[in-house]
Amino acid sequence: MDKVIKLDISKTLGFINQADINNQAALAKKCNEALHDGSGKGNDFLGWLNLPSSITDAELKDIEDTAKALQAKCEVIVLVGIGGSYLGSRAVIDSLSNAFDWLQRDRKTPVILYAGNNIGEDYLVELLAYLKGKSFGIINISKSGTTTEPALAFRILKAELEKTVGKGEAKHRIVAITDAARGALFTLATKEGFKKYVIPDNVGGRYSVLTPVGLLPIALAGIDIRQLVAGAAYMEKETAPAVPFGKNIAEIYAVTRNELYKKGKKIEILANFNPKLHYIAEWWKQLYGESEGKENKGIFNAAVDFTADLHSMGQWIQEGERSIFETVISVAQPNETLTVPTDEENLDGLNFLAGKRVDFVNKMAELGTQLAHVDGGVPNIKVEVPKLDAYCIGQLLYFFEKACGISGYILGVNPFDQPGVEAYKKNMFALLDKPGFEKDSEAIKKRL
Ligand SMILES: O=P(O)(O)OC[C@H]1O[C@](O)(CO)[C@@H](O)[C@@H]1O
Repeated sequence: MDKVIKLDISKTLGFINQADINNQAALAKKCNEALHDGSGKGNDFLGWLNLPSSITDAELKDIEDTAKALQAKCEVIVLVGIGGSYLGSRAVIDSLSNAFDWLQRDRKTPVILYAGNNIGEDYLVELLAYLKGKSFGIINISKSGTTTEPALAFRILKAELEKTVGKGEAKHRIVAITDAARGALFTLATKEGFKKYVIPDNVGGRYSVLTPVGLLPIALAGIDIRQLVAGAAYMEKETAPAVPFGKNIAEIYAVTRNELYKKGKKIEILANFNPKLHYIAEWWKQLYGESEGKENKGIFNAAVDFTADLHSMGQWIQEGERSIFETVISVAQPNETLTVPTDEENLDGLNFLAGKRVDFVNKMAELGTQLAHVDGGVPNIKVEVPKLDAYCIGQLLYFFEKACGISGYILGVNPFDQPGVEAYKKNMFALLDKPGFEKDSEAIKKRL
C-alpha cells in the first residue's frame, strides 16, 4: 500500500472554482517561502518547521530511555498539561492505541491519565481516589510553567505522590517538560532534581507535538516515535516551498479553505468516521483556532465524530445555515478485520450485509454522507490517511501544521501568537485576588 496521505478537494468545486484556487497559487507559495525564510509575522516561532528532519538519534534515544524507566516504575502516569501541552500526545496516543486501552490487563505500558486540562474539583478528587494504592508517576508539561490549570493539578498530584512514596522516590517519578531556562516549573524542577526536557523557545505549544512534549508521552504509551517522526519528515519534504503548488497538499488545503472562507463558508467542521480520531480533531481545533482566530477574522473550527454525530449534528449540517464546509479525515484501511455474521431469523433485516466487512458499511456511510452534504450545500475536502499507524499519523500532524502556517499568512494574521487567551486569565486572576492584580480586582468587582 502506498503509505501517503492524499488530499481531495474535488467536492469543493462548484462552490469555488479551480481557477480561483490556481489564482492563489503564487500567494500560497510566497506564504510557504515566508515560513522558510523567516520573513513573515511571528518569525521567532518557526522552530517546528524543521523538527522532523533535525531531531537526532541521541534525542530520540534519551526520550525512549526515560519512557522505559517510567514504564518499569509506574502502572499509571498522569500527564499534566493543557492545550498544546497535552492535546498532541493525546491525539496520537488515542489514535494508535486499543480503543479500550485502560481496561487491558497484563500491560507492558502504564495507563495514561490526564489532568491539568480543567479545574474540576470532582475530577481531581476522583483521580486521587483512583491513584490510591497504585504506583504512579507524573509528566508535567507547561511551556510557561505558570498556566493555572496544570500548576494547580501538579501541586496536588505532587503532594500526593510525595506523601505516598516519599520525596526521594517521587523525584524519580516526575518529569518536567518546560522552558530551557525560565519559569516556575523550570525553577522547581531544577531545585528538586526532576528529569527535565526542554520546549524550544521557538516552538509554540500548539506546534510542539514533535518535541518531547508529545514524544515522551507517546513513547511511554508504547508507540514507535521514530516512525512518527519519519512520517512527519516525509511530509516536511512533500510540503516544502520547492514542491510545485499542484503537488503541495499543504498549500492546496490552505488555499482551498481560504477561498471557501471568502465565499462565506466561515465554519470548518473536521469530521472523522473512526472514534480513535476524536482527539486529533481536538488538537486540530486548537492549532487552527488559536492560530487564525484574531483581528476579528478567521474560520471557526468545529469537529464531529461520525457516524455518531450524524444522529445529532447531522440535521444542522444537512439543512442549517449554509456557512459551513467539511474536512473529512478518511482512514482507507482499518487495522483489523470483522465481517457481518448471518442471522437465521434476520429480524433486523441485515442479512443483505452478511459476509461484508464492517468497514465496507462505514465507507458507504462516509460516501453517502459526503454526497448528501455536498447536495445540501456543504463543500467537502477529503484528507485520506492510508491507515492508523505512527508513520501516517506523523504525516498528518505535519501536514496540518504546515498548512496552518501557510493559511494564517494567506489570511494576513500572525499564526504563532494567541493574545486573546489572556483576557479570561486576567479576569480570573482579578477575581481570585491574585497579588499584582489589585487594580483589576477592584474594577472587575464593581461589575458584579
Ligand atoms: O504550556 P503552557 O505554557 O502551560 O500553555 C498551555 C496552553 O496555554 C496557552 O498558552 C493559552 O493560554 C496555549 O497556547 C498553550 O498551548
